[in-house]
This record gives sequence, structure tokens and C-alpha cells, in this order.
Amino acid sequence: MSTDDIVLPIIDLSGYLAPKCPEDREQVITQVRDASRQYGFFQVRGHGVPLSLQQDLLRSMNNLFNLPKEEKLKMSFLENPCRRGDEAAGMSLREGDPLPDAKECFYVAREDPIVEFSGFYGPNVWPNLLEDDFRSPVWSYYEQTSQLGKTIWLILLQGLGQPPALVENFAKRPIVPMKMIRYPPQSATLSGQFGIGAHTDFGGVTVLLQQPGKDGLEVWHEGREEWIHVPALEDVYVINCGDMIQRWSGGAYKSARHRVINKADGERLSCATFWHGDIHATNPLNPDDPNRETIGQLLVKRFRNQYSMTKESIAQVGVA
Ligand SMILES: O=C(O)CCC(=O)C(=O)O
Ligand SMILES: [Fe+2]
Repeated sequence: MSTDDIVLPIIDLSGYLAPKCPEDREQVITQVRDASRQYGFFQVRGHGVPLSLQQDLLRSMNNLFNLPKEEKLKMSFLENPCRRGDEAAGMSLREGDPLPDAKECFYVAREDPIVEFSGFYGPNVWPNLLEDDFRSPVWSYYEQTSQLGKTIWLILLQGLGQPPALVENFAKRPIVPMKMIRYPPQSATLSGQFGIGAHTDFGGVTVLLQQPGKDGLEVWHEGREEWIHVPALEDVYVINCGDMIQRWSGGAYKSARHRVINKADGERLSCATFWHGDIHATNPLNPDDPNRETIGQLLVKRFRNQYSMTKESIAQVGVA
């Protein structure tokens, strides 16, 4: 069952990005803090990512996903040392779910010339498409949503009374994977199969674009024990906090469970930019936290079974 009577707040970020008076910023900081406390999720407009770029991204995603299967297989993320590239439909099975997700995905992340730290840094793979049909718009979009992710971190820090300067160390060489997703029509999925099954996001801030008009995202509301339906609105981003933020904020900010059941007639596209932080960074939400666990260590713990990591590369990240 999902409910339509709770609406996730829509926060206008222009009050933070281009304040007319100091109170404008304070107001956004308070709104973001309250929503992250209550839901772990909120929506934003006035975010600074041009609508035309969002549209270019969606077009580029169609160009990619419409390539022949064999072409996509050549870019399989399973063969890539940095887990960049293509994840075919039906590859992702969460513990406890009877069936794998119906979605297919393509991953890009920050571009570094050599593979380092178990592949958390390294080069991307790009499909054989004209520059303007994929790489160029996707990269501009990546950069813009990375910037937005960093801004949200900044607001979250300030919401807990931390100085904004803390974000700089945290953002030195941020790990920011981006996942482009295509969901098949619900009629093409098996009974009991989700677009993406219920999960929390692992890390920091997620900046999610839903293809306008293609509803499907639902967020779990603990108090009501109901799924909140999040409509796919044009030029509105969905933002949520991952497990790392919940842990580092001492539970002040929630990492809420969510899932996708494609409610659109046809396919549905979405794109998630996951802004984690520098691999060596520790808790910026509470610099006095006695636990000095780094982002790299948390990432290894979570993904060591999925990535093919050698002992040496794990040691590099600083995990025994
Ligand atoms: O496609 C969506 O709306 C949500 C995707 C998501 O939750 C994820 O990729 O972690
Ligand atoms: Fe998610």
C-alpha cells in the first residue's frame, strides 16, 4: 500500500544559492534539516541545474540504452576495474528479495587517469556514440549534479551547527558515482519483481532525477508504516541521505528505505548522483566523533563482496 496524502516538502534552493538577505539561507538550512530529520528525503527546485541539460541527459540515456545488447555487454561493469559501465537487467539481487531488480543501469564517476584504491578512482568507459549524443551532455550533467550534491552536504553540515569550511577537506577528491537507470514497463516484469527493491542508499547525499511524469519512487514512512509516493515532477530533484549520513549525524538525519515500482505506461528513466566524499575523509557532521572511520573504509566494508578487491588494494584504503 502506498499513500498520496503525505507530500515530501519541496524546498526552493535559490534562497541558499542566491540569497536576497541572510535569513534566506537560514530558512533553507532549517527546511533541509527538518525534512532530513523527519523523512530522510525531500525535493528541491531552484537548484541551478538547467532544465535543458536534464533533458539532454535523458536523451543521451535513451541513446545508450537503445544500443544493441552485445554493444552494451562489451562495456559490462563486471569486467571493469572501477565498476563503471553497463549493468544488464536482472543482475542486482538484494538479500531477502525473491527476484532480482528489473532495472538496467550504466555507471560513470569522476574521471581519473589511473586505477587507484580498489577502483574507487579511475577512468570511465564510454559507449561508441557521437560526442554530442552521450559523453558531452552526460559529463556536463555529472559535473552540475556533483556541484549540487556538494551544496546539499554544505547545508546539512550547517544544519547541525558545523562551519561550512569543513566541507573543503571533505570534498578534496570526492567519490561521486552516477547511475543512469532504465526500468522496463511494469507489464514486462514478473509478478513480485520490483524496478528496484526496497533499500537504503549506502553513503552520503543522493541527487535523483526522475523522468518527468514517470512516477514510481516510494519512500517508507516509519511512523505511519506506509509507502509515500513521490511524483516525478519536471525540474524538481529528489534528495535523500544515505546510511553514512545517518550514522555520522548520530541519527539526526535519516536514511530512509525506498523502492521503485514503475507506474508509467512505458519505460521509466531516472538518474542518481551519489555524492560520498574524499576517500580519506572522516565524519564532517561531527568532527569530535571518536570513531575515525573514513569513507574508504566504510565503502570497502559495504562493497568488498561485490568488487573484486585484492588484499593489497584493500590495505591501501586502510582496512585490515
Ligand atoms: O529510480 C529511482 O527513482 C530511485 C533509484 C534508487 O533508489 C537508487 O538507484 O538507489
Ligand atoms: Fe536508492
